[in-house]
Amino acid sequence: MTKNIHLYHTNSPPAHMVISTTQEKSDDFVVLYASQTGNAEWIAKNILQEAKERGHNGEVYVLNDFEKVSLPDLRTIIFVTSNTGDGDPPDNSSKFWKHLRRNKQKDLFARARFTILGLGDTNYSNFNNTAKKLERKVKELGGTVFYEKGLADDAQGLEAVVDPWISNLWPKLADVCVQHTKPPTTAEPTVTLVADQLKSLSVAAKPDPDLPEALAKYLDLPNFLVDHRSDTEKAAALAATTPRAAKHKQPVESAPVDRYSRKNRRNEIPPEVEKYLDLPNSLVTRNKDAASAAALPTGHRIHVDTTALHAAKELTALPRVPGVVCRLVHVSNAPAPAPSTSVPSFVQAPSPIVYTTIRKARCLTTPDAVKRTLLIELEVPRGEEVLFEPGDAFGVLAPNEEGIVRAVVRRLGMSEKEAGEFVYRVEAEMEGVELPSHLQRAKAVTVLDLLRYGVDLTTPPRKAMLRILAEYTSDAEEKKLLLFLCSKQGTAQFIFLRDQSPTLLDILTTFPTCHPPFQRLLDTLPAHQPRSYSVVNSPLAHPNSLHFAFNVLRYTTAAPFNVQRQGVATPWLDRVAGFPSARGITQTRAKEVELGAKVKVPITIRHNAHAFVLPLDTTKPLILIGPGTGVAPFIGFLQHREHQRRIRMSLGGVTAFPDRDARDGFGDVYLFYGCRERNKDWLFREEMEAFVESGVVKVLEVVASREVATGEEVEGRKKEKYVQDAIRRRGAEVWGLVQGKGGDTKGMARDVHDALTDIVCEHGGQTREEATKMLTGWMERRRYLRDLTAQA
Ligand SMILES: Cc1cc2nc3c(=O)[nH]c(=O)nc-3n(C[C@H](O)[C@H](O)[C@H](O)COP(=O)(O)O)c2cc1C
Repeated sequence: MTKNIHLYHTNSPPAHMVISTTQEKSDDFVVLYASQTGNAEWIAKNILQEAKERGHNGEVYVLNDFEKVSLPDLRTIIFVTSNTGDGDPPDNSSKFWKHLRRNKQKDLFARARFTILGLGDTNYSNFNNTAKKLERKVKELGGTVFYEKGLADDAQGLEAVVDPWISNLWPKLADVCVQHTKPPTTAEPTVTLVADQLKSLSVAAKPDPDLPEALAKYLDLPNFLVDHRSDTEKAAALAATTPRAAKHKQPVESAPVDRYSRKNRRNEIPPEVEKYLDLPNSLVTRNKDAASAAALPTGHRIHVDTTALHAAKELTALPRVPGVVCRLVHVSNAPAPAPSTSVPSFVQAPSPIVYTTIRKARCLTTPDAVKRTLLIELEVPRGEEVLFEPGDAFGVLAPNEEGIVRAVVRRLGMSEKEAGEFVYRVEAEMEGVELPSHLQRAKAVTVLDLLRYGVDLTTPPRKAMLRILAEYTSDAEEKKLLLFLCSKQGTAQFIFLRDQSPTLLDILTTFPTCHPPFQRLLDTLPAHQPRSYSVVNSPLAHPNSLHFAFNVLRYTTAAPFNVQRQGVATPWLDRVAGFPSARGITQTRAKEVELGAKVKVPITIRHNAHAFVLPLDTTKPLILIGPGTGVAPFIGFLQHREHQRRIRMSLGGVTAFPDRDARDGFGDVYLFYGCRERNKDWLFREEMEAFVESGVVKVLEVVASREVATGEEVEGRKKEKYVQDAIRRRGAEVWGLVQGKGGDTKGMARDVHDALTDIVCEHGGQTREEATKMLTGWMERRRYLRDLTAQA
């Protein structure tokens, strides 16, 4: 890295490069972003918005739109990029990276001063690789850093780095880029707290049968906000806080609630009246809509330790309230077409959406296994072609859970008609403001479809969302708590929130006087994402279908919260596959079920841009290591190899020794697989055993972590618990394969050599030593030739 910089500075720069090294300020700047799931896009657009408020002129572009600017003329650049795959750049920057690879202009960024904000995750080994690579590349091409890069970590919460990085960006940006208007002299956003208001946050210790035992101990602590209400009380509170549409509601400071005012009258039947429903003369009869509404989920109240709030005199470092971006324009009252199984047209996918049918489902685990793993076979309709190879993945476009969608609608005070029938257009509130890319095609949508397919309802909210919600919260204590969560003083509690995985509905349930307009939520809710799965099958084996395996994501959050949570796509797939209990399958490991399903599964193919593919050279040995569902793509690899062997054998050139020929043509395969208990969750057991039987896999190592107690020994040797233990044991072979010393051809050559030695001993009456010398002499005189090129 240093070498490259040095190079540029020691060479005599051409005239225009001299200009770039002066400290002359640029007139404007650009933000260039690359984002796979929307975080970087959102942050990039917010940086631009705030920079404009601070008097800078600028523009924002996705990196693939780099041609909209002239790269060599850029003077000040702020890059914001995330990662995907294994430290790879997001898809919407692939064109830009290709351009950089082909670029011959060594001084492409010679005029530019730049900085980078990288969004990564330390759970991945290549942490923030893209940002680091980008910095190296831009420096190599002459760019100068004006502000040290920031590397945010999703595992810790992006805000921990992003917020201070952005705060410190402003003076640095002002050094290199002109502020055309004087920014309003805003002090750091601060809220001064009035001490005695805090008292009402304490909770009375009231026994609650629904309260998880682990939480009970917190009841007596004055500063721990615990929801101790029963379900009925929660439902009553929720019903009481579900007014009609809160659209266009202005921020409110504090509004006393008059329960008897016309405004606050409810259509819903309160839970306490439930028992009188349909009784003669009871005045209340069951209404279908009300009954279905009562069944909707109510959300979980989040828990916040308010000790730091009590201790604080003021709340500092609050994020600024994000600017208004989206506007919902009512297009028509005509009922939208009846809901279909198609994904609404505003949803953008990386490749055309194909509607597949579920042909078969199989449960790969036993009912008592820790995880439930399903294998689903999707059939691609006739006439549609899906080209894929082992290692590719595809995205499933599953909707958000309908119950949550409808509960959010109800909580926002919208009627079923408003949400499900009226058609809206999403447009930018102001000229010059760009809609988030996932909403740009929302020209004729219903609110229900936006909630089903447009926005993410399950990811814990960003600080900016809490900040916006605070603006629409009437109760002073609730508002203060929301502000606390996005302040410096509330940092620990904001991080603590992530352990509870709260959804939007949970937040709205926790803050009953918060009534944001729907379009304001659109400003900050992240995009709803297709969920990606690796293809399990080889197209050679099953050309018109896509098989994939997944764990059905249902879990309980960490103690003391113990809240049941579930994923989006896997429970949906589980439900639409309808497997297996409804079919009365009782085998320990469920068999395949032919479904011939009516339900369509919308998918979008994601070709593997990151080279996780089988090597073209089939003689290359493979070491495949895949615990749990991580083994799924390898099943496709092995199916592929199996079919390649069959093809090879059925072609000419395979003579009387097909097995030997197959061995010659294909490198050794070592498969290391880890599960918990072999008889419960050894996924693809039949397939793996068949691969060994047919010779596709030379060595199969299965290690079961729960069958071994830590430190347990067999014959003085520690029993293996994880795949790495087995890999270590086979270290010499693995090393041999990596060094190119292994492989069937070498094995075969050695076997032949040994056989020849045996013949020389037996029939020539020589000792082994003499036989070996003789063979070496034959080789030197080229009487004995070996073609071992396949070993490479
Ligand atoms: C499939 C996937 C792969 C990822 N790979 C990496 C990685 O290799 N290195 C890293 O630092 N972060 C990785 N991340 C983390 C993302 O960079 C991080 O979550 C970021 O906030 C996403 O921002 P975006 O929404 O703008 O794409 C990965 C995330 C996903 C979902």
